[in-house]
Amino acid sequence: MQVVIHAGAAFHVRDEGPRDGRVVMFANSLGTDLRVWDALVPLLPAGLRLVRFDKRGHGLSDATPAPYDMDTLIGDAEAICTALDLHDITFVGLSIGGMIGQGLAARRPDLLRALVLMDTAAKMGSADMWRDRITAIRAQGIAALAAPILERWFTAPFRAADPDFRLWANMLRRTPVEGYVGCCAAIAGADLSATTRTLSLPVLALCGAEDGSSPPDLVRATAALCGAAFHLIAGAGHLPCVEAPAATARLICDFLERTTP
Ligand SMILES: O=C(O)CC1=CCC(=O)O1
Repeated sequence: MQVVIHAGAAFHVRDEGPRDGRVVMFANSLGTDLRVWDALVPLLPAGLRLVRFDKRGHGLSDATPAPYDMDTLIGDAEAICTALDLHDITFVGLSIGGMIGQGLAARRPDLLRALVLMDTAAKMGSADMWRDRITAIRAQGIAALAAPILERWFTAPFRAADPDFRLWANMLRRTPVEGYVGCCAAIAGADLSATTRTLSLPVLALCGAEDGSSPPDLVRATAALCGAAFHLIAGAGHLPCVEAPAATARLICDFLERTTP
């Protein structure tokens, strides 16, 4: 466990693997923390430096008062790169983590070698939809609204039969409200289309075939914007790294190989 302090906030970071290994950095989604990558990480090749972090308001990182904006979340990721002296990064971003990745790639092209966009888009949902969600969460709490969110996160068989489902539901319900609505506000205000279409680094876009939050057509459209290869992952919803880690890892391993100089 490692801590990075940036602009008065403490960020929980996990930095594993050899310091001189190729850097792969992961950014998690709304309502999840860095454990969302637990099943995927052991399936990646040995010798990588694997950096994960809890974004603002999630996991063990500080939940500063909402609202947040996307520039702030991108700045947090950039500060972690600086603190750990990371370069030549392959950034893997899930959902809002993928928005952070798109923003970081545009802001600091010198830092990133390649980008994996997982179940994400340049713009996700409408500002009204996110504002309604913020109002509902503030009024009723996350637990009261968790069921439809979990239906979009996971396929029906996983929700019905996988014992891990209960733990992921707990993770969502225990997300600090400030962190959750803070990130909803950041998504509401973000449209990265103008900068994502200018990206020139290699990009891989992946999407769970049954993603109800960022449906395949939305992810495919962002992939087209930045010339990314697009792959559907069968048997997965919004979190393919949880539901289909082997298939997800295979696609990422192949991309890592193809982006090795
Ligand atoms: O909660 C959801 O609907 C899923 C989601 C949207 C943005 C994100 O990071 O997760």
